Formats: sequence, C-alpha cells, structure tokens
Amino acid sequence: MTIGKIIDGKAFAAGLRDKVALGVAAFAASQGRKPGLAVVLVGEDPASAVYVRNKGKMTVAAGMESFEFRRPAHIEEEELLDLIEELNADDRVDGILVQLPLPAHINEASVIAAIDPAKDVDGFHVVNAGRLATGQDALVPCTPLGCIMLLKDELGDLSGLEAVVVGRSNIVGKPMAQLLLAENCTVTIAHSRTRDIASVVHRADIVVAAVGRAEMVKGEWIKPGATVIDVGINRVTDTEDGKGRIVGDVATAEALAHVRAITPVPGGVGPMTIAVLLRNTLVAAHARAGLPAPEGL
Ligand SMILES: NC(=O)C1=CN([C@@H]2O[C@H](COP(=O)(O)OP(=O)(O)OC[C@H]3O[C@@H](n4cnc5c(N)ncnc54)[C@H](OP(=O)(O)O)[C@@H]3O)[C@@H](O)[C@H]2O)C=CC1
Ligand SMILES: Nc1nc(=O)c2c([nH]1)NC[C@@H]1CN(c3ccc(C(=O)N[C@@H](CCC(=O)O)C(=O)O)cc3)C=[N+]21
Repeated sequence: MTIGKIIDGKAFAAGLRDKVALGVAAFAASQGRKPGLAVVLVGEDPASAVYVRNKGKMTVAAGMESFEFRRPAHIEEEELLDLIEELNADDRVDGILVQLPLPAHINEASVIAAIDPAKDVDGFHVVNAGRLATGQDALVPCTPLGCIMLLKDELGDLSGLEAVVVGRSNIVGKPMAQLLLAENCTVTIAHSRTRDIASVVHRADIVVAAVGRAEMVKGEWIKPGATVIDVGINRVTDTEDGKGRIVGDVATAEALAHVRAITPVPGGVGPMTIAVLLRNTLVAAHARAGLPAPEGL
C-alpha cells in the first residue's frame, strides 16, 4: 500500500513570508514608509487572542507596521464602526482585519461593509467578493488563496480537475469555490444539506474540507490519488494531560492511504492564512500607492 505525501504548509508559508519581506523592504525604500496592518480584536476569546498575537509578530518580522486594537466584548457597534472609520482615514494603515466571530449583539455584515474595500485584506467586503466572482482584480480571502497556492505547487495546472469543496461559508467555502472555478476546475460545493456526501466527495480529484467538524471526512470517501486540503481547526480534549490537541476536518491517518497528497493540521493551511494576510497587505499597500502589483506573489 502506498502512502500519500504530507504537504508542508508551514515551510511553504515561511517561503512566502520571505518573499513578502523582500517586497516590503522595496516598498519602504521607494515610499519612505512601511506597509501597515491594523488588527481589531473584540472580546477575550483566548484562541483569537493567540492568533492576533501571532499575526502581530509575523507582521513585524516581515518588516511591516502592526497596529493592534483590543476592545471589550460589550463595545457598542457604533463605537466599533467609528474605529473602522478612523482606520480607513489613516494613511499609515494599508490593511484592516477585524477578527471574527464578533459578539452576537454586533452585526458582522455591517462591520465588514464599513471597511474601505481597498484596505479589506481579508477580502470579506461585498465589493471584493463581487470582484472575485466576476473575474476582476480583488483582494482575495487569505485562507482560500493559501489553499490554491498549495494546490498549484503540488499539481501544477488545475484545469479540468473535479474539485469538491465541503462547506459554503462566506469566508472559506464560497471564495474557495470561486478560486477553483477561476483555475478551470469543475466545482461542486457540498454542505449540511448535501445528500450522500461520501459519494460526492469520492468524485473529486481535489477535496477541500472547511466544515468545522473534527475528522468528519473519512478515508474511504477519498478517491485514490486525490489531493486533500484540510482547512478545519478543531480543538479536541481526548488527551490524557487534559491540554487537548488540534485536528482538522479530515481523518488524516485513514486518508493517507488513499491520497496523492494532503495538508496536515496543524502545519498545513493555518500558517498559509497568515502568510497570505501579509501578502495581501503588501498588495493593498502597492495599489494604494499607485504602484503596479508586486511580482511573484
Ligand atoms: N486554517 C485556517 O486558516 C482557517 C480555518 N478555519 C476553520 O475551518 C473550518 C470551517 O470554517 P468556516 O467556514 O468559518 O465555518 P462555518 O461554520 O461558517 O461553515 C461551516 C460549513 O460547513 C457546513 N457543514 C456543517 N456541518 C456539515 C456536515 N455535517 N456535512 C456537510 N457540511 C457541513 C455548513 O453547512 P451549512 O451552510 O449547510 O450550514 C457550512 O457551510 C472551521 O474548523 C474553522 O475553524 C476557518 C478559517 C481559517
Ligand atoms: N477576520 C478574520 N480573518 C481570519 O483569517 C480569521 C478570523 N477572522 N477568525 C478566525 C479564523 C481562523 N484563522 C486562523 C489563522 C491561522 C491559523 C494558524 O496559524 N494555525 C496554525 C496553528 C494552530 C494552533 O496550534 O493553534 C496551524 O494550523 O498550524 C489558524 C486559523 C483565521 N481566521
């Protein structure tokens, strides 16, 4: 029995961050200022706090300016919208990321709509979603773009391949499907109402799992030789030390006997998300400065 390849997202992300850092240095030399990324965190969710801290560290490591804004969970929507207005108007800020999810009393769609689309490095604004869907230049959501980079690195041209995306969220599943379509894949989106999901997944040359259910996609669902991208980040608490661990949406150990290649969790898509966030910030900085898009990113 052959065993599939484990795609090293962590290493790929480190290489991408190095390229971004070179672009950042060139931007700073020509513009006399560093690209800037503002991250807004509402509430005390410890997992989100860790992500925000990591993003800040990597932003600075890439040579960019990092601005962090922490606000209490009970902040009023108006106050959050005012902060975003300030960041929209601040010329040192090229990228704005509001960490999701937001507390229930705040309307996420209104908050995203308030971000200047030119600074929307998450690619969540309807203007960027619409541009992506219609084949125009857009800021593209970080996680899906990171997945495409890994797929093209592994498979080369994706034209004509059958792709199944499991999950249809606005932040992962839908933009993922748009990007695969733009790469000329034949795309199916599966979700919680999909009938016989195992056989739908079994058609795929490319499977992208973005569900949020630990190890839901089983090994036998995978067509022999398929490439599997596991976006899921699920905390499970089955370890003896009680600390728990993180698993993806795919039963990786089972799937390894079927796949050509698969991304691990952790060390797969997660690190790519942050590297692409830095890439998008550099891209946004170039566009705002009237410069052509940075090459090779
Ligand atoms: N690695 C990274 O950088 C990132 C990882 N993530 C992780 O990716 C996962 C997905 O995130 P996100 O898209 O935000 O999640 P959402 O909860 O917004 O969406 C989950 C999707 O999965 C579908 N779904 C739920 N249950 C099933 C099921 N039993 N069978 C088939 N489909 C199902 C839902 O379908 P329906 O629409 O019908 O309800 C929905 O479309 C999470 O684990 C999240 O933590 C997210 C962002 C970045
Ligand atoms: N506005 C917004 N944009 C986001 O992009 C966004 C968000 N909100 N809310 C939460 C999700 C989740 N997300 C991750 C980023 C990095 C890792 C990551 O670096 N993971 C590592 C480490 C995992 C660990 O050990 O915790 C890995 O998979 O190897 C994971 C998940 C971005 N998200």
